[in-house]
Amino acid sequence: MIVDIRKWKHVFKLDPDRDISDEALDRLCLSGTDAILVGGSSGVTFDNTVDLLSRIRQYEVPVVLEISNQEAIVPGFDLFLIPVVLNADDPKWIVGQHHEALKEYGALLNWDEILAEGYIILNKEATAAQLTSARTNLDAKDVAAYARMADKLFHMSIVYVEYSGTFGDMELVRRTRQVLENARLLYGGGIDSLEKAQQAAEAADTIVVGNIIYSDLEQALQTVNVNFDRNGR
Ligand SMILES: CC(C)=CCC/C(C)=C/CC/C(C)=C/CC/C(C)=C/CC/C(C)=C/CC/C(C)=C/CC/C(C)=C/COP(=O)(O)OP(=O)(O)O
Ligand SMILES: O=P(O)(O)OC[C@@H](O)CO
Ligand SMILES: [Mg+2]
Repeated sequence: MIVDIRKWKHVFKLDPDRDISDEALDRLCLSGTDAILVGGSSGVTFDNTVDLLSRIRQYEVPVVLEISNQEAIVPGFDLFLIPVVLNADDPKWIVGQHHEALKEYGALLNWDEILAEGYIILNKEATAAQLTSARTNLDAKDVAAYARMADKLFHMSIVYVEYSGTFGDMELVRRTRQVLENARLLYGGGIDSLEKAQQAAEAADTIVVGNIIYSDLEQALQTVNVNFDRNGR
């Protein structure tokens, strides 16, 4: 399946390390979301990723792996997203893990199904921020510079403003999107209602809904009803 991320407005992110019932998965996969992203920053293994992939594969919705560790690289997804944490203090999360993975898989890859994501992690409490020692104390100018780096210098397809676990500063997200010419701006973090989904949709190109799936499925499903016509892109 060819996945066109430029059409994505809403995606759900499912964590292989967390339990989800068949009924909940059915409702998420049939919700009208543009894709299911599979990923998490801890506890993701080959086995729990294969298990989740095979369950989602019963549906037509595109299913995309966001690779977070080398042990959990599973073939068979429609697309692979490779996070590059631009504001990581530890180079392991900018190029180190990637270098190791490419030593192993480099000659085998179909590059048409792989996209880099320039991550900017802004919630210092998030597992991903702690794992990568992200420098989260950034102002809008700092974030815009990372966004331009991803878009214009490295030609990455995605800039991902990540506030995982908390709802972020939508003015900063809006200003970040304004500096992008080609990359798509994904926003994720703390979207737990249709109202917050709407605010995020007015600032970003694509919104990512994660944790609320596991605590309040009805609210999570409501976020699919977001109206994107108002963001003018
Ligand atoms: C088998 C085959 C040939 C298939 C193709 C495989 C393929 C595409 C290989 C590519 C090679 C390559 C370059 C791989 C990269 C390898 C790698 C491990 C890169 C490091 C990625 C990285 C920087 C991870 C850091 C953590 C991170 C940013 C994760 C992203 C996801 C995320 C933030 C989830 C949120 O997590 P969550 O747990 O929900 O957070 P909270 O607890 O705060 O809610
Ligand atoms: O889990 P939440 O806070 O919804 O964030 C979504 C996603 O950006 C996590 O990587
Ligand atoms: Mg999560």
